[in-house]
Formats: sequence, structure tokens, C-alpha cells
Amino acid sequence: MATAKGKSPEPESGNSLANLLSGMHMGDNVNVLHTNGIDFSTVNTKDALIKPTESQYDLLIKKMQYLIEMGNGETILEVGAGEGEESGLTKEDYKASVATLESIATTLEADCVLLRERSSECGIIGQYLIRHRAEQEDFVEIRVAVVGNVDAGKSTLLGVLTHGDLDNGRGLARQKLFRHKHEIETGRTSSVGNDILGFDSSGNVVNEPDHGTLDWVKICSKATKVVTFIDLAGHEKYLKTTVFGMTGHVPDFTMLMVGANAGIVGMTKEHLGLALALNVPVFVVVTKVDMCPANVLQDTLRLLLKVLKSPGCRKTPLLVRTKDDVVLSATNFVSERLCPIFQVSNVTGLNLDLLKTFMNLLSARMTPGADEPAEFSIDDSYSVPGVGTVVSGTTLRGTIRLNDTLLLGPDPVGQFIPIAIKSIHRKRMPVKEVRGGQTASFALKKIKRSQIRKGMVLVSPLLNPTASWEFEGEILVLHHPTTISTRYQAMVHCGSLRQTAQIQSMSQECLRTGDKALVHFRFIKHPEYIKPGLRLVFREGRTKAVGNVVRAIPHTVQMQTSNRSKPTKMQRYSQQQQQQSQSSELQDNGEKLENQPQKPSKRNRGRRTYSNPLVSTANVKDN
Ligand SMILES: Nc1nc2c(ncn2[C@@H]2O[C@H](COP(=O)(O)OP(=O)(O)OP(=O)(O)O)[C@@H](O)[C@H]2O)c(=O)[nH]1
Repeated sequence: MATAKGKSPEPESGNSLANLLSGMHMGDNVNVLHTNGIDFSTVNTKDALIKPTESQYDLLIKKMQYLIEMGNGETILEVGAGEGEESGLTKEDYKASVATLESIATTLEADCVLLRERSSECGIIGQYLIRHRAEQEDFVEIRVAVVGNVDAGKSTLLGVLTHGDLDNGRGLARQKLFRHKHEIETGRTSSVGNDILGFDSSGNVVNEPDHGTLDWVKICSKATKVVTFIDLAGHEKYLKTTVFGMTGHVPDFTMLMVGANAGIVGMTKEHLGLALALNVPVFVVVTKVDMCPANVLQDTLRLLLKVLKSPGCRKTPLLVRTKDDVVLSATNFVSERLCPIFQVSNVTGLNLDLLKTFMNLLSARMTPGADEPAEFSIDDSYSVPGVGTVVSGTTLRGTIRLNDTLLLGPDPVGQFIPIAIKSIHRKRMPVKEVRGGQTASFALKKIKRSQIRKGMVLVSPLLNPTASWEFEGEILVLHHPTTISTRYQAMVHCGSLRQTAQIQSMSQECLRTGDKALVHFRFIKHPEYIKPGLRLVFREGRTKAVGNVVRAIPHTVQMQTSNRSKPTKMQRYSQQQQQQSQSSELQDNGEKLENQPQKPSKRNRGRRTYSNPLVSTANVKDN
């Protein structure tokens, strides 16, 4: 028994696929030999499942349990493949092995589904998906950003996938998804929309529209895996929203849509470049193949392959034609180099089954980090009658539970305030907790919606968060018509924060297209929670630079107290301590004080807030 992510059997669908994959760095999750001190080497042979002894059976259960845990609730196994031996089993042995596998899966409350089977000279080999049957409130979440030029068929495909009815070629399917009145009138997406597609433990779609509407709670309670599509606008004038969707909504994958007849036009390359810049793996869906003459389709595919293989992209494109191709591409897709290409029709339904199977097999890229201190990034806020202020976003790590108290910030003066989580919703379903990698909405206590903005975070007090007016980033200029010099301003997108920043200084005098530099930025409106290692996009019109945050320069926290209330002894002490540590830190670094205390905004004047070191952890429940 081998994990599919290790040695893949030779694909039936032609040598080209094998050749494509042979040069790739796939996940090194080969056979599991030792985990938690358990030696699995005796059950790594191809005949381990045929007739295991009692102790081998126990070991097989432990191995499978481990693989399911590692795979966030699922794993793909190869029956008939072993370590360093020819793959393949006789018909009888294969049958016995599958029976053992099914029995182990049942013991672990998982389902076992055949993905593909083939015969080699040495016998039969099969790949099986083992997926844990999730509890009612739990499901694996995959986020797919949907990008592509206007009219590529993005909204239509999502309508067809999530509602199950084909399109008429005149915009029928997309009508189910539009959210704003002007979108219905113009047929153009302008906002970041979310649609979901649920799969059960056997890989069947669980979406069942009732009179055209989908009940998300019903989908989530039946599903073990939910794919959330982040439907982003295709038109250039909504590029800011598209960039925000790609950075702030933390997609695991990007689905780049191309209209077969229109080809690689408009924003297609821009969107592809964005996904590459943010290191999000891309797969391409070519739509409208029903209405496209064969020679035009060939031209579109030829150009697409050329763009993907070009030095700027360095992708390994793979035209997906069979279920075998789907399994191979999905199991190797975490490698950012592979780029599967689907050719579909939303009108005839051609190849939509392959696309659905592919989505069912995608695995999340984020690890839950369930025991780490919680971090949640806010990408939207609402005022819900009867509930109050609600924030939505993504849990980046840790576990957030009902009634936990987290720190919300930074506010306009860079401070964080303790706030309790009143209720939690996942995809509109009330839950008791959320983990890293999951999106959620929280109802918050004692806060107005006007105090919330995109880019704010909710974090565990253990993280001792600080805000930064300034940071350093290592950037690469992808495009600028002339030269960029100090004092140049553009919009920084980093996670869900989006704010204009000015270049204070940089490692070279000026920057042109293709230049790399270390740049010191300063936000122009308010300090932000920004961390080293985050990807960033710096853009203004056609100017675009991408890079990483290298250093966040903590904001000098200035205590805000009301005129009436004097700082307490504890607060004064903490301020002194903080100032002392900051001045010694600055001396150590040979730097001068760069962050002058900011004048409080009108809204904050006279309002008492808590600087970070003073947040009493006594009444703050840790996660
Ligand atoms: N014949 C045919 N028509 C399609 C197909 N997919 C989409 N269409 C039609 O193409 C038109 C544009 O589709 P949309 O889904 O609105 O395109 P979009 O990419 O979402 O456009 P924006 O929201 O503006 O970015 C609609 O009239 C659809 O009915 C297809 O596979 N075949």
C-alpha cells in the first residue's frame, strides 16, 4: 500500500503525461516508514493488504489514521504498489487487498472510493480515495479564486457547477449568482462573490437547489469537503477588487477562465501574473468550446501553452482529457509548477464531470496550526439587525472558540482592544469553533461597525500584537512606464490590508521595470498589522510590483486616555518600560526614531483605548 503522492503509476493516458510529471518536484510524501515512533516498514509492501496478520492489521489501521490526519481528513492510497518493487497484483490478491482497505476505512469511519485502476505486466493497481466522514458541523474547506477576462464565462460556470443546470449561452446560469442590481443589468461581476460546492465522503456533489436557491447550511451539514469559489470581476475597472480577492481571501488555488473563441485577451495575462506573484497554484478552464470553431480553439490552446511555458511563468501545462489525467493532476497539483487545463462547455456540459472530480480531489494548502495562538484576518464587516456588528474573514492559524476574548486592531492610532466572540458562523452555519484555514463570520460584542475596517485582525493576546506605520519590503517591479523614486505612492495589498503607502527610501536611487530592491514604505492613513514573510502587491494603474515583507517596524504606542481619567500607576509604569525598551532597541540598531506619535482621530479623541502591553490578560481567555 503506497500513498499516491509518492510514486505514481505510469499513466495510461499516454507517455506525454509521464514525461511531464517526471521532471517535477512532487510532494515527498512517499511511503510512511516511521511516525510517532511506529515502524510501518512491514506494511509498506504491495501485498501488505492481501492477508494481514492481526498485528499487521492494527499497524495498517494506525498508518491509515496517520495519513488521514496528515491529509486533513483524507488520503489517496495505491493498492498493488509497494516500496522498491514492481507494482501490480493478481486479480484475487487485488480483490482481497481492496476488501481489507474497505474494512480499515469502515473501522476509521471513512469512505473508500475507487479513483482509477489499471493493469501492468505484473497485475492490477488501483488508486483509492479514503475520506473521513465528517461530523455535521465539520468539513474541509478549499478556496478557489475565479479569475479571467470579461465574458470568459466565470459566473456562468459557477452557476452551472453549484446549481447543476446547464446554461443557454445567453446568460441564464449566471443570473443565479448576481448580487447587485447593476450586475444583473450589465451582466458584469463587480464585487467579490462567494459560491459553494459541497462533496460528501464518497465524492458526490451535495448541492440541491430548492426553486433556484441554495441552502448553504444544508450543503455544509451534508458535505465533508466544501469548495468555496471566490468569484472575482473580469473587467479592468474592478482590478482593485480582484487584487483584494486574491490577497485578502487567501485562496488555495486560482481557476483562470479563458473563453475559447476570445483567447488570451484583456486581463487574462494580468490575472495569471497576479496568481504567479502570489504563489497561488493555477489551473485553467477554457470555456465555450461548443461554439468555437476547431481551428480557433487550437490557436487559443497553442497560445495558452506558449504563455504558460514562457520564462515568466515556467509552468508545466497538462491538457486534461480523461479521469486518469484528473487524478494525476489533482494529486500532483500542490506542486506550483503543474498547470492542468480543462476544455469545457457550460451549454452542453462537456468535461464538467472531469472538472468536478478534480475539485473533489483538491487538498487545502493551509495547515490548521490548531494549537498555535489564534490569528484571524478581517476582510469584511456588516451590521446585522438584532445581532450587531459581524466581521468576516479567514482564520490564519490557531483555534477560535465561542466566547473567546481576542484583541481587535489596529485602530487608527495603532492600538488593539479586547473583544469577545458572541457567535461563530461557517458558511452561514452556526458552529462552536473555527481552526486555521477556515473562513468564518463572528458576531462581536460592544463594537460599532464604523470601528472596523478591512485589514484589521483578531488575534490571541498571547501574540502581543503591534501595529506598524512603516515596513521594509523586498520588491520586484513587474511594470512601470518610467522610473519609481522615493516619495512615490501606490496601493499596498498584503493579506486583507489595502492602503496607499509611500516609498521613504530604497536600496537604489530609482527603480525601473525588472528591478529588484529593498524598499522602506510608510502607510499614509493609519498603522497596520503586518508581518515579515507576507506576500505583497504594490500597484497603481498599470504600475505593478510584487514582493515580500521583510521587516515590520513597530509603531510607538502612545497611550490614549480620556481627559478625565488619569493613567493608572500600572499604565505609567508600562509606558516607561515600553519607551525604555524602544529607545534601547533603536540605539542598538543605530536608527533614529521614525514613528512619531500620531494625533488621535476625531473618533478616538477622549475615548479610552488600551495600548497593547496593558491589555489585562487576567480577564482575557486564552485560546
Ligand atoms: N455557448 C456558450 N456560452 C457560454 C458558455 N459559458 C458562458 N457563456 C455565455 O457567455 C456570456 C458571458 O458569461 P459570464 O459568465 O457572464 O462571463 P464572466 O466571465 O462572468 O463575465 P464578468 O462577470 O463580466 O467578468 C453569457 O452570455 C453566457 O451565457 C459556454 O460554455 N458556451
